[in-house]
Amino acid sequence: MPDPQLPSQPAAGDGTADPVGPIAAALAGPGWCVAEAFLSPAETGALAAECQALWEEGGFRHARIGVGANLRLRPEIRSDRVHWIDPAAPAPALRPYLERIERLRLALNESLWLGLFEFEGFFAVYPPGSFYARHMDNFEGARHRLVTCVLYLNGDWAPGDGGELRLYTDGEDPTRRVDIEPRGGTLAAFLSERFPHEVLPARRDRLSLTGWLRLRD
Ligand SMILES: O=C(O)CCC(=O)C(=O)O
Ligand SMILES: [Fe+2]
Repeated sequence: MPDPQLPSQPAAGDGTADPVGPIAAALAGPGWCVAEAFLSPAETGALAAECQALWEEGGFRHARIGVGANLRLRPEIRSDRVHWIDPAAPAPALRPYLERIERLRLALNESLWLGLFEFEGFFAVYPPGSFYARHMDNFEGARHRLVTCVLYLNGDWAPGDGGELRLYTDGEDPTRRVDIEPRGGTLAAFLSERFPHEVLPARRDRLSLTGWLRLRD
C-alpha cells in the first residue's frame, strides 16, 4: 500500500506545487492523506484571525451530534464549539481555502466519479480538555458526506499540546491507527464512510476548519 502521508510540500500558493492532484490520488488509493502546507502560513494566519474574531463576537455554539429532530448536545461525546460557514457569503479569509477545496471537488469528480455537489463546513474550537470521541461522520439517516477535510489553524502547535486526530485506518482492527498532529496549514482528508476517528483531548485552544464534500440532499 502506498504511503498515504504526503511529503511536506511548499506552500500551495507560491506556484511551485499544487497539492490538489496528490490529495485526489491518495483518496483514490488508501483513502486518506495528510497534506502539510495546504495553505501558506499567511493564509492560515488570516483564517485563525477570522476564527478568533468570531469567537470573541460570541459566534460559536456547543457542537451537537445527530441530524434533524435527533440533534442533541452530548458533551460526553464531543465538547468542541462550532461556527458554521455561510457558503453564500464567505469571509475574504476563506477564499484561498474554498478555491482549493473547489478544485479538489472537481478533481475527485473527474477521477473517482464521486458526484460531489458542494462543500459544507464550520470553524471549530476545542478549548482545553475538550475532545470528540470515536465516531463516523455520517449520522443515522444521512449519508451525504463523502470526503472529510480538516484544516488546522494553530501556527505554533507543539507535540505536548494534545488534540491529535486519531484515524483508525482499518475499521476492523482498532490497533491500526495514525495520530495526526493539528499543526497550522496541515490538511487531513479522508473518505468519510470508511474511517472511524476521534479527536484526543486538547491541552490548549485548538482551532480548525472542518468540512465535507458532499452529495446533494
Ligand atoms: O478536528 C478534527 O481533527 C476532526 C473533527 C471531526 O472529526 C468532526 O468534526 O467530525
Ligand atoms: Fe469527524
